[in-house]
Parts: sequence; structure tokens; C-alpha cells
Amino acid sequence: MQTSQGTSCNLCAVIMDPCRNMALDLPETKFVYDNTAESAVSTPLTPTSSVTKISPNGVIELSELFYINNKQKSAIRVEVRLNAEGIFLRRETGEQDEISEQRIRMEDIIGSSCDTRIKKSHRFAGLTACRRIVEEPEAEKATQKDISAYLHIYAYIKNEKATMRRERTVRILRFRSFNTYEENMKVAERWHHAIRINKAAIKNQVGEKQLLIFLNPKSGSGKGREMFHKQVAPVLKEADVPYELHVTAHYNYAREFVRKQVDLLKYYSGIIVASGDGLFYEVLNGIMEREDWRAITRALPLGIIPCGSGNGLARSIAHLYKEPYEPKPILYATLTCIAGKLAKMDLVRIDTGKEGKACEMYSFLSVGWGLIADIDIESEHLRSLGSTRFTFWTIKRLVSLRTYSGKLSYIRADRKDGRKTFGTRVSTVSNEERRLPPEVQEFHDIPNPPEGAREDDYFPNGRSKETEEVFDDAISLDRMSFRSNADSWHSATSKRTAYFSITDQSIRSRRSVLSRLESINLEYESRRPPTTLPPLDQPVPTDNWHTEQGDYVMVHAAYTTHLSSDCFFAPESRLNDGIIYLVIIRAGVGRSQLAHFLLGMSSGTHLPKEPNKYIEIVPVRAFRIEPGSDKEGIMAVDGERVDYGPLQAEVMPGMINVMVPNGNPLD
Ligand SMILES: Nc1ncnc2c1ncn2[C@@H]1O[C@H](COP(=O)(O)OP(=O)(O)OP(=O)(O)O)[C@@H](O)[C@H]1O
Repeated sequence: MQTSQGTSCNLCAVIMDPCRNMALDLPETKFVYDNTAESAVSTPLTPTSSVTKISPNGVIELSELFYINNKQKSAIRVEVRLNAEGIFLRRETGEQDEISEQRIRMEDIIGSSCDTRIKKSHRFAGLTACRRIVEEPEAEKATQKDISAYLHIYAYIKNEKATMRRERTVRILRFRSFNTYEENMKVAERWHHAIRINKAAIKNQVGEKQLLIFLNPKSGSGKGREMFHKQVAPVLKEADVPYELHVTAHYNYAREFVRKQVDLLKYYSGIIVASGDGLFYEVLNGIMEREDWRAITRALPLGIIPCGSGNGLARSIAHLYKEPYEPKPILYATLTCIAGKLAKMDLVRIDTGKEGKACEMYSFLSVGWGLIADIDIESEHLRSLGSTRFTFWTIKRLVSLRTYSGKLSYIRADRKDGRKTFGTRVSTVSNEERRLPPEVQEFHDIPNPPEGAREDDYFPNGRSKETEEVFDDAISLDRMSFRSNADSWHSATSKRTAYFSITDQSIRSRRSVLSRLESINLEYESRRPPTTLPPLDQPVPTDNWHTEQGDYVMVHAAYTTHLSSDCFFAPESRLNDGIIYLVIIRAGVGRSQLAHFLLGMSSGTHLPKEPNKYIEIVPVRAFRIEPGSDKEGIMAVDGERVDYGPLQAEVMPGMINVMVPNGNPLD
């Protein structure tokens, strides 16, 4: 292929930008090919490879010359190069041999598609001129038909200058070197294929499985379905992402689906919740109720597209990756879900147990007792107002302030340096301090025995006898302070785990000494995630736990930065820091101080800068709330009401994978 002007060129095409005139000034008039182009077109060409390189990791590099016309109707050459990093456009400006360049990064490109024409929606962008050209190829002259193939390339480019947002950009390459549409299409498809391959190279996950999407038609102000079809589905189509959509029919629909679906791993590459945090909670707990929860949490990432009224998780992920959120949270979150990048996220295991009704659940956002939980749950009937319901109810509850008596216990996240965080903003917790001991830095779990493995080679909790040392960390962690619970057993229906309390000896001797019922019980228990906490009906140890008793306006624990899209509650929180941020507001706090706190939550300026005896934030690893029996109140986990009574929580670092945007997270 010769690329200099005045020599023959194998491909002749037009490059167009219907949505934005960024690097390319598009003429609104007809496009005219110069001699070079025309001669190329009029000569039937043998298919030539524009592949310049295929690297060992499969990345394809293509480059080709395209032409556009300027207002003087002379052809301007544009060199288009595609490689692993993206698409580069080098264009003559037509003035004094100047070159203008534009780079579209591969991570900003969501996909491409081939077509026989410019899509209708793009034509309205003023590009009808592209359809008609003055010098037509022979075949077009004869048939009066456009035999070109068009490649649409879709990208969402981050504009970080004025307002941080992503702008949709479509580049269209027109292939018309050959005398038949089929041949032109072959070339277009080669580019399309190369974009797919190169995009796949930067993704963590590649595969033909589909995404499982749950859509709650009732979430937020009830427009979930409409929002999905207008804002999500078109992007998924452009990105060529296969998906299976389930519109939830009722409360717990999604939970039951993920709990019962046998072949989750076989059919799906990830699960996306197009809804609020409530549905994400459902899906998460449905997974954790499965026997194969370990395999699922490892292999199936979760994503969220915020169609609810709170949307704390979606907002936190965008914030932590410096991604735009407003004004199009649904679009940006959709781009996040198809970016192919994953990050580990902490879960918090919650135990509640009023009147012997032991209950275990998994939380990703928050636990609330008192003021904020009251506002969230009591304003439920104003759902149609969207997020305004929170403002309205906050004012109401400020006027009639309630306090609750009870006992609060917790383990500080950093025992060495607990003083630093007492009564101060959590910014005092450095990255170094945030780092947990290695044994709790990441969730330790137990691999499933391989298929066909001999039963005798494995302990009943799934641990291989051969690889016993591998799990020493988990076991030694469990032994740290709760060995006294080694004999605590629970009924077969109890969901409480006993894994933490099992010593190697008791596991080994199990088969000979335990009854059949006990062994079933043990096997069930050992499948649950390990915990280091004592059962809720037993007192917390005194060595590393801090316990206090008093009256509280609220105790609210958060493990994401945002509790909702406009509540920047725990600014220091990170997805996988192994920390629960416990915000305590004690009775006696002044109304003005409380109002300042509540008003500052939207900007993250609510926490006192100096030690304060009424408002405190404590980074913890685990906590327990035991409300007094004097009055009933509200307790909420991830915004969902749970039984009012004692509750304990423990962080499980990095237990699930979530879909995150490309780019680096905040430190
Ligand atoms: N078809 C349905 N009808 C009624 N409730 C449903 C349906 N599908 C799901 N739900 C339930 O609705 C509850 C709220 O849903 P979701 O969290 O998605 O929206 P939201 O409450 O508006 O958002 P957020 O939790 O962010 O405030 C969830 O508990 C979910 O189980």
C-alpha cells in the first residue's frame, strides 16, 4: 500500500463525526474524492491486508488512509491507526502541512458495528451530505446504489476540564474501495473484529457468557423500566454485550432467582442490578445463601446501575474511581459495568437474633440504629418524591428528636493507634494504619474439593488434608481470642457458623465421635463464611473490645463513602480497606450541632474536626449494638429494616468482586 498523496491507495473512505466536530471539521456539503482516491475506486482491487501487526497476545494493529473533503472540495488525508491503546487519527489540516491529531483510548471505546448505511439517528446530526458523493465508483454509477460499508465506532470520552463528564463520540469509517458491497463489508468487518479483539485484551473478563441483569420496575420513582430501555439498553447494544434481562416481579424475586439457579456460572459472566441498593442487597444475600457461594463470589462480579432513590453503592464506586456521576448516573454506571474492570469489595456479616430467632445476613453499605435509619425507613411511604423524601423527613425528625438507650461494643480497626481516631475526623487514619494484619486483609475461604476427589482426602469443611498449611492463617486468626467457643454448636436450622471454633483435632476426630446429625450440622456450618465473633447471646471478650453504655441519637456504621447519591458519609472509606466507619451521636448533642452534621453530610463536612464528646467516628473491624428494652426503634441494614434487637457485625475484607470504571482508584 502506498500512502503518499498522488499514488494509488487500496482503500478509499470517508471519515465522519456526526456527534461532535472534534479534530475533524466536517463539510456539510458533498464529499469529493481526489484523483488518488478516484483511481483507486475505479480499479477493482484485490483484498489487501491492512494488518500491520498481530502481537503475541493477539492484539491486532491496523492502519489505513481515509479521505475527507474540505470546504475547497479538495481531499484531505486522515491516517487512522488502531492498536491496543486505541484509535489514532492524524489529519492534514490543509494549511501549511500542519497535522492535527486525536487519540481515542481503547478504554473509552465501548464497541463498534458495521452497517450498510449511516444510522438514522446519526443522519440527523447533519451528515446527510455523506451519503452522496460527486465522483461515484463505477458500480454505484451503474446501480445508483451506495455500495459502501460503514463502521460505526462508539466512544465515551472523559472531559475533565470544566465539568467532569463523559461525552458520546461516534466515528464512522466509510469503506468503498471495492465494487461490491460484500467486499467493502469484509474490510469494515476486519476493523470491527480488530476493535473487539483489542478491547478484549484490556478486559479482565472475556467470554461469550451473558450478563444477568435484574431490573426493579418499582425502584426510585418507579421509572426503572423506562430508564433502562432509554439509557442502558442502547449502550449495551453498541457495546455488543449479550445480556439476559429479568424484570423483578415482586420483593425477593431476584434473591430467589440467584439462590435457586443451578447454572449461574455456566451461563453468566456477571450480575448487574439495575435498581437501588435494596435489590443489590437481595442479590448479594441470595448468593450467600447458596452452597457454592465461594465459587460464585469469586467468579461472578456484581455491578450496579443506579435506578433507585438512594444509590449509595453506585455513587461510592464513581467517587472512588474519580468518574463522573451526575448528570447521567445511569449512563456512567452502564459504562462502568461494561468496562470489564473488577475490584474487590468488603462485605459485612451481620448477626441479629431477637428472641432466639438467629439470623445471618450480608451487607455492603451500612447498618443504622437511630436517626438516619428512622429517616430512611419512616419516609418509605413518600417514595414517589424520589430523594426529596429524605430532606423532608430529616426536618421532621430534627424537630422531634428521639434518643435510644443501649450498649455499644466494638473492636477498633487499628488497635495500635486507636487514640488518633478518637473524636477526630477519620482523615487521621493513614493508608498505613488502614492496612489490617495480613490474616484479615483479605477474606480467607475454603476451596471446594475438586470434582472426583476422594472423600478421605478432605476434612468435612472442604479443606484438603494435604494443603492444610495453606489455611493456617484463617485458622490462627480464628484461634486468636475465641477458642473458648470451641464447643458451641448450633441446631441444624441455625445459620450461625461454627467454623471459627473448630480446631484441627475436632475436625479429624469428627467421623468417629459425632453423631450423624451432628456431622450434617457441622458440614452445613463449615460451608458458611468464617467468623471471629462470639455468638450474639454471649458477652463480647474484654481484651480487644471497647464497650460503653448510654443514650444515643444514632449509631450508624458505613463501609462505602456514600450512603446515598448525595450523602458523603464516610469520606475515608475504600472498597477493600477492611474497615467499618462507626459514627456515634450521643444524647445531649445540641440541635444546631446536629443540624450542622445533617447539612454537612452532602459534602462530607459533617464530622467534627476536633475531638467531640457528642459526635464521634471510629474505624472498627466489628461492633455490636444491644438496644435497651425500654422502647422499640428501627434498625436497618443497607436501608432495609431488620428485627429490632441485638445486632453484631464483622467486616469480611475483599469478599466479592464488583465492576468498577477503568482508571486508578483514590489512594
Ligand atoms: N416488582 C417489585 N415490586 C415490589 N417490590 C419490589 C419489586 N422488585 C423488587 N422489589 C423490592 O423493592 C425494594 C426496593 O428496591 P430498590 O432498592 O431497588 O429501590 P429503592 O429503594 O428505590 O432504592 P434504594 O435502595 O437505593 O433507596 C427492594 O427490597 C426490592 O426487593
